[in-house]
Amino acid sequence: MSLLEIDNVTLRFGGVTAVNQVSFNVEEGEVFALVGPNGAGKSTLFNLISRIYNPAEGDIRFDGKSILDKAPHEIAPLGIARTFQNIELFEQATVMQNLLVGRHRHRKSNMWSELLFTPYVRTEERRHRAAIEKVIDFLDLQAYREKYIAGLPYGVRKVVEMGRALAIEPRLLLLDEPASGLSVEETQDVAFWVEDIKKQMGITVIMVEHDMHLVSSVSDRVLALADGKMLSLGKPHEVQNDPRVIEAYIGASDQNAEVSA
Ligand SMILES: Nc1ncnc2c1ncn2[C@@H]1O[C@H](COP(=O)(O)OP(=O)(O)OP(=O)(O)O)[C@@H](O)[C@H]1O
Repeated sequence: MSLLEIDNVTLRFGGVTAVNQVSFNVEEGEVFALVGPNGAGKSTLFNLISRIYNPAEGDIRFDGKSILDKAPHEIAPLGIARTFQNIELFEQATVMQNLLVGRHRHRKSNMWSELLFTPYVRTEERRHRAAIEKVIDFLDLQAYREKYIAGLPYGVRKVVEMGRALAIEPRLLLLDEPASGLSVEETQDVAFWVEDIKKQMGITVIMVEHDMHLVSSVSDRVLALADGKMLSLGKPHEVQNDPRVIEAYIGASDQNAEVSA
Protein backbone atom coordinates (compact mmCIF):
# COMPACT_ATOMS: atom_id res chain seq x y z
CA MET A 1 0.00 0.00 0.00
CA SER A 2 1.25 3.49 -0.89
CA LEU A 3 1.76 6.01 1.92
CA LEU A 4 -0.15 8.73 0.07
CA GLU A 5 -2.75 8.26 -2.66
CA ILE A 6 -4.06 11.20 -4.67
CA ASP A 7 -7.06 9.80 -6.47
CA ASN A 8 -8.55 11.77 -9.37
CA VAL A 9 -8.51 15.09 -7.50
CA THR A 10 -10.00 18.27 -8.96
CA LEU A 11 -10.22 21.75 -7.43
CA ARG A 12 -11.64 24.87 -9.07
CA PHE A 13 -11.36 28.51 -8.08
CA GLY A 14 -14.25 30.12 -9.92
CA GLY A 15 -13.47 29.59 -13.60
CA VAL A 16 -9.89 28.36 -12.99
CA THR A 17 -9.33 24.61 -12.61
CA ALA A 18 -6.22 24.77 -10.40
CA VAL A 19 -5.98 20.97 -10.08
CA ASN A 20 -7.57 18.91 -12.84
CA GLN A 21 -8.16 15.15 -12.36
CA VAL A 22 -4.76 14.53 -10.80
CA SER A 23 -3.87 11.01 -9.62
CA PHE A 24 -0.58 9.72 -8.23
CA ASN A 25 0.76 7.62 -5.37
CA VAL A 26 3.76 8.29 -3.18
CA GLU A 27 5.53 5.26 -1.74
CA GLU A 28 6.98 5.06 1.77
CA GLY A 29 10.64 6.15 1.78
CA GLU A 30 10.43 8.00 -1.53
CA VAL A 31 11.49 11.55 -2.41
CA PHE A 32 8.80 12.72 -4.81
CA ALA A 33 9.01 16.11 -6.56
CA LEU A 34 6.23 18.27 -8.02
CA VAL A 35 7.44 20.58 -10.78
CA GLY A 36 5.82 22.83 -13.35
CA PRO A 37 5.62 26.46 -14.47
CA ASN A 38 4.00 29.15 -12.32
CA GLY A 39 0.31 28.51 -11.77
CA ALA A 40 0.62 24.77 -12.54
CA GLY A 41 -1.21 23.82 -9.33
CA LYS A 42 1.71 22.64 -7.16
CA SER A 43 0.96 24.75 -4.07
CA THR A 44 -2.74 24.03 -4.43
CA LEU A 45 -1.94 20.31 -4.26
CA PHE A 46 0.02 20.88 -1.02
CA ASN A 47 -2.93 22.84 0.35
CA LEU A 48 -5.25 19.97 -0.58
CA ILE A 49 -3.04 17.42 1.22
CA SER A 50 -2.85 19.78 4.24
CA ARG A 51 -6.68 19.97 4.16
CA ILE A 52 -6.65 23.76 3.72
CA TYR A 53 -8.75 23.20 0.59
CA ASN A 54 -11.47 20.65 -0.10
CA PRO A 55 -11.36 18.93 -3.49
CA ALA A 56 -14.46 19.29 -5.66
CA GLU A 57 -13.89 15.70 -6.80
CA GLY A 58 -11.65 12.79 -5.87
CA ASP A 59 -10.11 11.39 -2.71
CA ILE A 60 -6.84 11.73 -0.78
CA ARG A 61 -5.73 8.77 1.30
CA PHE A 62 -2.88 8.63 3.82
CA ASP A 63 -1.82 5.22 5.04
CA GLY A 64 -4.85 3.69 3.33
CA LYS A 65 -7.48 5.98 4.90
CA SER A 66 -9.24 8.98 3.40
CA ILE A 67 -8.22 12.23 5.10
CA LEU A 68 -11.08 14.26 3.62
CA ASP A 69 -12.95 14.13 6.94
CA LYS A 70 -9.96 15.72 8.76
CA ALA A 71 -9.57 19.39 9.67
CA PRO A 72 -6.23 21.11 8.94
CA HIS A 73 -5.18 20.89 12.63
CA GLU A 74 -5.68 17.10 12.56
CA ILE A 75 -3.09 16.59 9.81
CA ALA A 76 0.10 16.96 11.89
CA PRO A 77 -1.12 14.42 14.49
CA LEU A 78 -1.56 11.95 11.61
CA GLY A 79 2.15 12.36 10.81
CA ILE A 80 2.14 14.87 7.95
CA ALA A 81 4.31 17.99 8.38
CA ARG A 82 4.94 20.84 5.95
CA THR A 83 6.99 23.92 5.33
CA PHE A 84 5.66 27.01 3.60
CA GLN A 85 6.93 28.97 0.59
CA ASN A 86 6.77 32.15 2.72
CA ILE A 87 8.36 30.91 5.92
CA GLU A 88 5.78 30.72 8.74
CA LEU A 89 7.64 30.92 12.06
CA PHE A 90 7.01 32.88 15.27
CA GLU A 91 9.24 35.90 14.68
CA GLN A 92 9.37 37.02 18.32
CA ALA A 93 10.33 33.59 19.65
CA THR A 94 13.65 31.74 19.71
CA VAL A 95 14.68 28.86 17.45
CA MET A 96 14.23 26.46 20.40
CA GLN A 97 10.73 27.78 21.16
CA ASN A 98 9.72 27.44 17.50
CA LEU A 99 10.94 23.86 17.43
CA LEU A 100 9.06 23.06 20.66
CA VAL A 101 5.82 24.22 19.00
CA GLY A 102 6.34 21.41 16.51
CA ARG A 103 6.25 18.91 19.38
CA HIS A 104 2.70 19.89 20.28
CA ARG A 105 1.22 16.80 18.60
CA HIS A 106 3.14 14.53 20.98
CA ARG A 107 1.92 16.18 24.21
CA LYS A 108 -0.30 13.71 26.02
CA SER A 109 -0.27 15.31 29.49
CA ASN A 110 -3.19 17.46 30.67
CA MET A 111 -3.10 20.90 32.22
CA TRP A 112 -3.22 19.64 35.86
CA SER A 113 -0.34 17.22 35.45
CA GLU A 114 1.65 20.00 33.73
CA LEU A 115 0.91 22.43 36.57
CA LEU A 116 1.90 19.85 39.20
CA PHE A 117 4.94 18.90 37.10
CA THR A 118 4.41 15.20 37.78
CA PRO A 119 7.13 12.59 37.04
CA TYR A 120 5.23 11.76 33.86
CA VAL A 121 5.42 15.38 32.73
CA ARG A 122 9.14 15.50 33.58
CA THR A 123 9.80 12.37 31.52
CA GLU A 124 7.74 13.73 28.66
CA GLU A 125 9.58 17.06 28.79
CA ARG A 126 12.89 15.20 28.54
CA ARG A 127 11.59 13.26 25.56
CA HIS A 128 10.57 16.49 23.78
CA ARG A 129 13.94 18.09 24.49
CA ALA A 130 15.79 14.99 23.24
CA ALA A 131 13.77 14.96 20.00
CA ILE A 132 14.56 18.63 19.47
CA GLU A 133 18.25 18.21 20.24
CA LYS A 134 18.30 15.55 17.53
CA VAL A 135 16.85 18.02 15.00
CA ILE A 136 19.26 20.79 16.11
CA ASP A 137 22.24 18.47 15.65
CA PHE A 138 20.94 17.17 12.36
CA LEU A 139 20.45 20.65 10.85
CA ASP A 140 23.54 22.16 12.50
CA LEU A 141 21.53 24.77 14.37
CA GLN A 142 23.54 24.73 17.65
CA ALA A 143 24.76 28.32 17.21
CA TYR A 144 21.21 29.66 16.80
CA ARG A 145 19.21 27.77 19.45
CA GLU A 146 18.53 30.79 21.72
CA LYS A 147 18.42 33.39 18.92
CA TYR A 148 15.18 35.15 17.97
CA ILE A 149 13.83 34.34 14.50
CA ALA A 150 13.36 38.05 13.68
CA GLY A 151 17.14 38.61 13.77
CA LEU A 152 18.17 35.60 11.67
CA PRO A 153 19.30 35.61 8.03
CA TYR A 154 16.81 34.24 5.48
CA GLY A 155 18.81 31.04 4.83
CA VAL A 156 18.84 30.13 8.54
CA ARG A 157 15.11 30.81 8.90
CA LYS A 158 14.50 28.41 6.06
CA VAL A 159 16.46 25.72 7.89
CA VAL A 160 14.54 26.41 11.13
CA GLU A 161 11.28 26.03 9.24
CA MET A 162 12.46 22.60 8.05
CA GLY A 163 13.46 21.83 11.68
CA ARG A 164 10.01 22.79 12.98
CA ALA A 165 8.45 20.31 10.56
CA LEU A 166 11.00 17.58 11.45
CA ALA A 167 10.42 18.11 15.19
CA ILE A 168 6.93 16.68 14.65
CA GLU A 169 8.67 13.39 13.74
CA PRO A 170 6.43 13.04 10.67
CA ARG A 171 6.07 10.08 8.34
CA LEU A 172 5.47 12.44 5.42
CA LEU A 173 7.22 15.78 4.98
CA LEU A 174 5.93 18.35 2.46
CA LEU A 175 8.65 20.84 1.47
CA ASP A 176 7.35 23.90 -0.39
CA GLU A 177 10.24 25.34 -2.44
CA PRO A 178 12.99 24.50 0.09
CA ALA A 179 15.70 26.12 -2.07
CA SER A 180 13.94 29.33 -3.14
CA GLY A 181 16.02 32.39 -2.26
CA LEU A 182 19.02 30.30 -1.18
CA SER A 183 22.60 30.53 -2.43
CA VAL A 184 24.24 27.70 -4.38
CA GLU A 185 26.00 26.49 -1.20
CA GLU A 186 22.81 26.63 0.88
CA THR A 187 20.94 24.73 -1.86
CA GLN A 188 23.67 22.07 -1.74
CA ASP A 189 23.03 21.73 2.02
CA VAL A 190 19.30 21.29 1.32
CA ALA A 191 20.18 18.45 -1.08
CA PHE A 192 22.27 16.70 1.63
CA TRP A 193 19.53 17.15 4.24
CA VAL A 194 16.79 15.81 1.98
CA GLU A 195 18.93 12.72 1.29
CA ASP A 196 19.53 12.22 5.02
CA ILE A 197 15.89 12.88 5.93
CA LYS A 198 15.07 9.98 3.63
CA LYS A 199 17.96 7.64 4.45
CA GLN A 200 18.66 8.28 8.15
CA MET A 201 15.23 9.34 9.38
CA GLY A 202 13.20 7.15 7.00
CA ILE A 203 10.81 10.03 6.27
CA THR A 204 8.95 10.20 2.94
CA VAL A 205 9.33 13.59 1.24
CA ILE A 206 7.20 15.46 -1.30
CA MET A 207 8.90 18.57 -2.57
CA VAL A 208 7.67 21.45 -4.72
CA GLU A 209 10.76 22.96 -6.30
CA HIS A 210 11.77 25.08 -9.29
CA ASP A 211 15.51 24.30 -9.06
CA MET A 212 15.73 21.39 -11.52
CA HIS A 213 19.28 20.62 -10.49
CA LEU A 214 18.14 19.99 -6.90
CA VAL A 215 15.10 18.06 -8.12
CA SER A 216 17.11 15.72 -10.32
CA SER A 217 19.82 15.16 -7.71
CA VAL A 218 17.51 14.11 -4.83
CA SER A 219 14.20 12.86 -6.27
CA ASP A 220 13.25 9.25 -6.93
CA ARG A 221 10.31 10.32 -9.06
CA VAL A 222 8.99 13.58 -10.46
CA LEU A 223 5.50 14.67 -11.48
CA ALA A 224 5.30 17.60 -13.91
CA LEU A 225 2.08 19.60 -13.94
CA ALA A 226 0.87 22.43 -16.16
CA ASP A 227 -2.43 24.31 -15.90
CA GLY A 228 -3.54 21.90 -13.17
CA LYS A 229 -3.09 18.79 -15.36
CA MET A 230 -0.58 15.95 -15.13
CA LEU A 231 1.95 16.16 -17.95
CA SER A 232 4.55 13.56 -17.12
CA LEU A 233 5.43 11.22 -14.24
CA GLY A 234 8.65 9.23 -13.95
CA LYS A 235 12.34 9.34 -13.09
CA PRO A 236 13.86 12.86 -13.10
CA HIS A 237 15.68 12.49 -16.45
CA GLU A 238 12.59 10.99 -18.11
CA VAL A 239 10.40 13.91 -17.04
CA GLN A 240 13.01 16.55 -17.85
CA ASN A 241 13.38 15.18 -21.39
CA ASP A 242 9.65 14.68 -22.00
CA PRO A 243 8.70 16.90 -24.98
CA ARG A 244 5.35 17.78 -23.30
CA VAL A 245 7.24 19.16 -20.30
CA ILE A 246 9.71 21.10 -22.44
CA GLU A 247 6.81 22.56 -24.43
CA ALA A 248 4.93 23.59 -21.26
CA TYR A 249 7.97 25.46 -19.92
CA ILE A 250 8.61 27.14 -23.29
CA GLY A 251 4.91 28.09 -23.49
CA ALA A 252 5.04 29.56 -19.98
CA SER A 253 8.21 31.56 -20.72
CA ASP A 254 6.65 32.87 -23.97
CA GLN A 255 3.62 34.02 -21.98
CA ASN A 256 5.88 35.74 -19.43
CA ALA A 257 7.80 37.38 -22.25
CA GLU A 258 4.52 38.68 -23.70
CA VAL A 259 3.43 39.96 -20.29
CA SER A 260 6.73 41.76 -19.69
CA ALA A 261 7.00 43.06 -23.27
N1 LIG B 1 -6.82 31.04 -3.38
C1 LIG B 1 -6.94 31.12 -4.70
N2 LIG B 1 -7.96 31.77 -5.29
C2 LIG B 1 -8.08 31.83 -6.62
N3 LIG B 1 -7.22 31.25 -7.49
C3 LIG B 1 -6.18 30.60 -6.96
C4 LIG B 1 -5.97 30.48 -5.54
N4 LIG B 1 -4.85 29.76 -5.33
C5 LIG B 1 -4.36 29.44 -6.54
N5 LIG B 1 -5.16 29.93 -7.51
C6 LIG B 1 -4.98 29.75 -8.97
O1 LIG B 1 -4.84 28.36 -9.19
C7 LIG B 1 -3.83 28.10 -10.15
C8 LIG B 1 -2.74 27.22 -9.54
O2 LIG B 1 -2.03 27.99 -8.58
P1 LIG B 1 -0.86 27.39 -7.66
O3 LIG B 1 -0.49 28.48 -6.69
O4 LIG B 1 -1.28 26.09 -7.10
O5 LIG B 1 0.29 27.19 -8.72
P2 LIG B 1 1.82 26.82 -8.44
O6 LIG B 1 2.14 25.71 -9.39
O7 LIG B 1 2.05 26.56 -7.01
O8 LIG B 1 2.55 28.15 -8.91
P3 LIG B 1 3.90 28.86 -8.34
O9 LIG B 1 5.05 28.05 -8.87
O10 LIG B 1 3.83 30.22 -8.95
O11 LIG B 1 3.81 28.87 -6.83
C9 LIG B 1 -3.33 29.45 -10.63
O12 LIG B 1 -4.06 29.80 -11.78
C10 LIG B 1 -3.70 30.38 -9.48
O13 LIG B 1 -3.90 31.70 -9.94
